[in-house]
Amino acid sequence: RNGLAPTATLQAQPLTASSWSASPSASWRTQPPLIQPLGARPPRGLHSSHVPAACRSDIYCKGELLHVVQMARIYPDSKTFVDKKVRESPEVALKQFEKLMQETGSNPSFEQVQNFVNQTFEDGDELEEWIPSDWTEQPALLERIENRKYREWAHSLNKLWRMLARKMKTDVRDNPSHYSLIYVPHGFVIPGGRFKELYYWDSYWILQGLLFCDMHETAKGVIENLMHLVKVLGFVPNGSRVYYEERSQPPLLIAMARAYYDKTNDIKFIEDNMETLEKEFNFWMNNSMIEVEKDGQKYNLARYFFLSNGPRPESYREDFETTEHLANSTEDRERMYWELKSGAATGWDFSSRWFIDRDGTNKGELKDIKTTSIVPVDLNAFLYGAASSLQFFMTKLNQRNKATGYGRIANELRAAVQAVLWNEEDGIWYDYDALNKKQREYFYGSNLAPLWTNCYDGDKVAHIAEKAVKYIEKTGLLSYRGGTPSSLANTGEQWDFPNCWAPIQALVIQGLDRTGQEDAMNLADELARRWLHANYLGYEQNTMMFEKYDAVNIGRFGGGGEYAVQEGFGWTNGLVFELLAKYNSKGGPTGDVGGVGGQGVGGQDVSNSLSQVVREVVRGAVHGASSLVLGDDAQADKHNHEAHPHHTQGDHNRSG
Ligand SMILES: OC[C@H]1O[C@H](O[C@H]2O[C@H](CO)[C@@H](O)[C@H](O)[C@H]2O)[C@H](O)[C@@H](O)[C@@H]1O
Repeated sequence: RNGLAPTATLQAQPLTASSWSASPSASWRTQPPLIQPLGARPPRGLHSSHVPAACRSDIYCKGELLHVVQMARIYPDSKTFVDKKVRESPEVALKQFEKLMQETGSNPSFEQVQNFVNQTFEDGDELEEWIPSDWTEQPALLERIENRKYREWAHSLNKLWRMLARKMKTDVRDNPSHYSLIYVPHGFVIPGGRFKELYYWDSYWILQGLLFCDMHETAKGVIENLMHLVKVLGFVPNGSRVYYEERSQPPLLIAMARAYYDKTNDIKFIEDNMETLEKEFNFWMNNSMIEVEKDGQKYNLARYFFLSNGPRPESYREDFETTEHLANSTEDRERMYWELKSGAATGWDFSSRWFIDRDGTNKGELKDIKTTSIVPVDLNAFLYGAASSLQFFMTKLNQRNKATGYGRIANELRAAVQAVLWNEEDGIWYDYDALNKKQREYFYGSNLAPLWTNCYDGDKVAHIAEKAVKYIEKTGLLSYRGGTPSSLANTGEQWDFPNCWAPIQALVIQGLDRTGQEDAMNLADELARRWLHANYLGYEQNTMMFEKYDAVNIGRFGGGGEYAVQEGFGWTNGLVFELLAKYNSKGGPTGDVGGVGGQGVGGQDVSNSLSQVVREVVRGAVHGASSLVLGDDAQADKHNHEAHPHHTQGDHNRSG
């Protein structure tokens, strides 16, 4: 489905690693994983004619109508147009467009395009108001929250589920070509703002929030929707819109099934859906693996590899302009679109994480995007987690051979992550640049993802946890009291400094906590309090929850990127419930919690709640955002366009 399956040339590479062919699923034998040679970029011989458009729709994904409307920029946000419904039919819309082009000599004015859109399209009414039947005013968790302010806040957030819950009208199922929405049968929770459809990896944290608010049926429906998409498309797309259907997002469906099972013990649900869960896992094994050689040994690791032609329809103008310098070469331009789409699939759209400049560094700009050449730590940790959960489910279901097979895959992935991505000197995992054959020694929150899925040798947990705590210390992360920033590179991209996102906080906080080591757990405790405090402050001041926050200005929303910051917000709210469930008995705001840049976490001195080691780490950092400790010189050298200690509002195009 990602544009590779029909391309025989790309399926030709045989398997080399023994265990992949000994995989438990029959489909793997018929569909060998796509192993790219080291170097990783889509092979030069691969022509754009082998690759599909973002989808088949001549309205929403490709063609002149989309080009003319999006380049006219009649809406500030490119996504607005592709979310509209065609009034009569796609055929009528295309005829009207042809007429417009004939009448204007193919050069319509802004007003003419605007009139055409207003006459031919309308705002979709495809989503029904929906109050989940299992929503309750008083989820049990809320009463366990000791701090009054946090308890009241949690009550408000619980009400937000009703604002963000949606169900599709059956007309979307009956007349799919009139909509860009892809029909799903159950109700779901949207992220919020411009994101009025379901999203793949957002759903993981939304689901956790629903489970913690006792909404088990709604949570089950969320998983069923994603599995419905796997049945229809072969994998979970980025989101439930046709323009997302040639790319996915971080693979967390199996993690969602596991979270649901852990809460409900509903093994029947798992058994009934095992085939679909395996299908999703196989999709990644078949389409994302590359071979990486290290110290004479070959390893199979995954990267995001989603090829489809043309700009992202929902960011058409932006992508078209990013690739303007390649206007003389259709092939090079398409290749950059592949990199941009693969970048969107990472969930980190966009970030210096995917930039490889001429010197092989993460400096540069969006034009330097080379996503398909980077082996990401988090993707491989997620796939390890998926293989481990499939092993767990197969064991529960008494499917011993399959359990053994998935166990073997998990072990291979873990060994590959350790061999290729682990850096003993820095004590952390780094993304790998397959183009320059080296680790990318930069801080990204995703560097800690293996802690979140236990993707390391359990015997070494004490060593790894100690290293992780030290890594956080020497990287200077404790300077940022508004949350752990995505990166230390201040590029203006939304997944870079100073923005903090809920999923990254989850990987770091829960990853540290899951090691079970005291210092790491204390640090997790501290970071959890900071994040809750920042979210709380933001809510107190704006009565809103945001998709991203500012690491430096506690509680302020983030900025940068290609669209304005959104409020809602599904995964932010979901993680708040997860953290409140674990860290509910202590802390929370007391009295006046202070404003942006105000007093320490929970209205108390940060250091009060920390163990000796963490206390020392923090002591160097809590002097405030104006005296940041960025770690040792060597570290600073690595981040030569890193976070600026005197970051100001003007650094990013934010408005609040
Ligand atoms: O329209 C631009 C991009 O928007 C989405 O990405 C961002 O929002 C998603 C929903 O919260 C989130 O999953 C993603 O991590 C964010 O970067 C969309 O997913 C992209 O594909 C799209 O190009």
